[in-house]
Amino acid sequence: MTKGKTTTPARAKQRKQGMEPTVSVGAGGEWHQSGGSDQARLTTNQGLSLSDNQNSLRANSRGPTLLEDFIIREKITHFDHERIPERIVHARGTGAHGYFELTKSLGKYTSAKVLTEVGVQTPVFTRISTVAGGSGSADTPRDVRGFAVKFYTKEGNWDLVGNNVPVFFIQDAIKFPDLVHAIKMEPDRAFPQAATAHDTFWDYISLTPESMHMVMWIMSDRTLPRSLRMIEGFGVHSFRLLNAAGDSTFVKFHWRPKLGLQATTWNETVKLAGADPDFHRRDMFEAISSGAFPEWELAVQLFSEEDADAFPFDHLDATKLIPEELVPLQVIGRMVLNRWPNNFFAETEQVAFCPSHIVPGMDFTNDPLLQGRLFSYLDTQLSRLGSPNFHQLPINAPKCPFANHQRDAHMQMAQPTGRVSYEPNTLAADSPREHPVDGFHSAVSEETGAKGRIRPERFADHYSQARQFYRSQTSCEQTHLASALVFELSKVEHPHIREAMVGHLRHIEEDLAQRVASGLGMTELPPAPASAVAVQDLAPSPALQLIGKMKDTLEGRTIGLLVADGSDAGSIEAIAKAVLAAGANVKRVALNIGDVKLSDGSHLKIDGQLAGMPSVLFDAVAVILSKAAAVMLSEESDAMDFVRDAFGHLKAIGVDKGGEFLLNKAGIKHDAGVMAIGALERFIAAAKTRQWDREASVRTLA
Ligand code: HEM
Repeated sequence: MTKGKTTTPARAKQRKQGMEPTVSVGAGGEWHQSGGSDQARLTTNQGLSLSDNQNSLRANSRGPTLLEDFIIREKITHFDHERIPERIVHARGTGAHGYFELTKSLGKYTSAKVLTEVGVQTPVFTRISTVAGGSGSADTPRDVRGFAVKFYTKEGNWDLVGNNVPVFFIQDAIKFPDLVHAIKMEPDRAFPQAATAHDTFWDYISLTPESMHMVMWIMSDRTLPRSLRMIEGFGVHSFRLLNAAGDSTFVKFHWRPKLGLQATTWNETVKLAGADPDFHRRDMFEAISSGAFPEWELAVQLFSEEDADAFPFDHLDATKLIPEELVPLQVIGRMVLNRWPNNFFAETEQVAFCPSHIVPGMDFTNDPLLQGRLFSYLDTQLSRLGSPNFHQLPINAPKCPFANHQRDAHMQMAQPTGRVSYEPNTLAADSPREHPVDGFHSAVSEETGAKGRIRPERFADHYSQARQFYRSQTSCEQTHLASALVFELSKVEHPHIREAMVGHLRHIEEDLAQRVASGLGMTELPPAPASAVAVQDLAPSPALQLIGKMKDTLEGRTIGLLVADGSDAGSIEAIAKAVLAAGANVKRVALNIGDVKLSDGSHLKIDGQLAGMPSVLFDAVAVILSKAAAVMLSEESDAMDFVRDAFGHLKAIGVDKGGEFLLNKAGIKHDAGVMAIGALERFIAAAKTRQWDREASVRTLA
């Protein structure tokens, strides 16, 4: 029996080529698809053509399945082993291919070709991740974002394995397993998933004063990104650049997004996790698929040993940053992500980044966190990917020639020939050899002093840069930070942990401590712990703000239009045209999916149903409704949520008369961010940013 023909392009092509599968019905009513003689065959892994992929081999039609059935055993065995261990941290990630193009040579400082050959495009694979959650967790928890870039250079792979925050929680890698155990879900109850708002995290942090600078960053809106295309990336540690003469210069790497920074509000983030758990991954997929390629500038901070000695902190301490005002950034290139992976598992899941992957002309520093990382990644990848040959996977293999005498082991894909698998040798003329001049060299350095488990005294200042960060924020950002701390600590069950944290905040800013304490219902401020050194008043650094780095653009943003039968066709067309011209996308939302019939009788295709496409998915909204539709929607709680959330999340709202009726029904008062849709220019300008002035009218601030 042949079933009905459908008209998808793939089916039409198959039909044209005479390859449309025949569908037949088996004895038990099950459907079988079988191909003609030209059709690719379904086989076992040994190439055996299958006659039936729907029934296992049974002793009789209702009898037991036979052990003899090697076909079901092969298929299910493979399936049983499909999952590999997920990354212990950064399990949830989104990756894409692209290129890095150097625009300014660092030839004075390094011999690395990737940093000296201006105009050359080096292929890259970039993976952006959350840290705490499992691979199936939502994209939008409050969390640091990993920002890992693999450059496939002519001289070997260079991995810049950074985060979207320029500092880290701890100064020494020996603390990392404890930190991660404290962040992850608690071991006796297996929750909370992907969240720092719980006792074990804050217990550990309250006992780790060196984390206080990082605490300021993670409690800021930097950890609530609107899009992965709108975050910065930082290499965090100082690395070294080495020129041909062997001279060494310190370097810090920064990625800066072309679209500027943008964040969501906390309440929006909470709702986004339900509305679209894949919000960031989908955004990246859609941007790349539509040709709006995500782009970042690569910038460096360069400084000498003498410069470093004069800094009021130690640059080997990963809890410190070098303010841009102290060492300005130099832009040296750009990265464009222009190709989505062919297969998520093969590429995004199996990619293995490692901070120890550097190329000639670069070297590490003695940062004790970096030194530990140099060991950890290869070690974990041996267990995650199951064999020391994972460098042969296409996503991990260098794109330049590579050869050595390492042999065999699980999943060896290469077939080296000949007798010689050692070096030096006289028996193989074409054997790979050392290259003393342009091969990899470490920086020459002398190490003196007493061996021991000793933290440098210069690492002892744990609060000054935290204070500098807090004081550098706009008052609105300071408020968000204080509210985040109140939220997080309110989830902590043990009062002594809350008190310990507020005690630390007193060293950062008394006012912050006071705001958080009253938000937590404390009647008096707990004592501050002893600080190892006096806290300094460092000059504020406006570059640390997120708001200061937002761009006045609608590029990469999405505007939602709430419409219904009878909506004004002219208004919808005008707004869609203006929004598209400004570089944003438009999505049309109505009560039901399908079409709506507009005022002029034309039909408008709808992108999403109201219940499945709430306003949290948009950067600004317009509500264009006939009076009758507005009356009908004012009875719909999803429509009320649509406008109330857009208002509460500080978004620009454009309305016609029907839209205004709906807003009134929702109890929304007009402010500068709510305007008649006729004022298109004003709407477009307002849609580029959040309506910060509205915030005090919509929530009680910490
Ligand atoms: C500056 C501090 C750090 C940064 C910026 C950082 C960044 C990252 C990033 C971006 C990833 C995800 C890579 C990917 O997308 O596959 C990652 C994974 C990982 N990190 Fe870190 N990390 C830091 C500190 C550490 C430390 C101190 C350790 C251990 C001593 C560590 C161990 C790991 C491990 C085991 C993974 C999983 C790797 C894998 O399975 O492929 N990290 N880190």
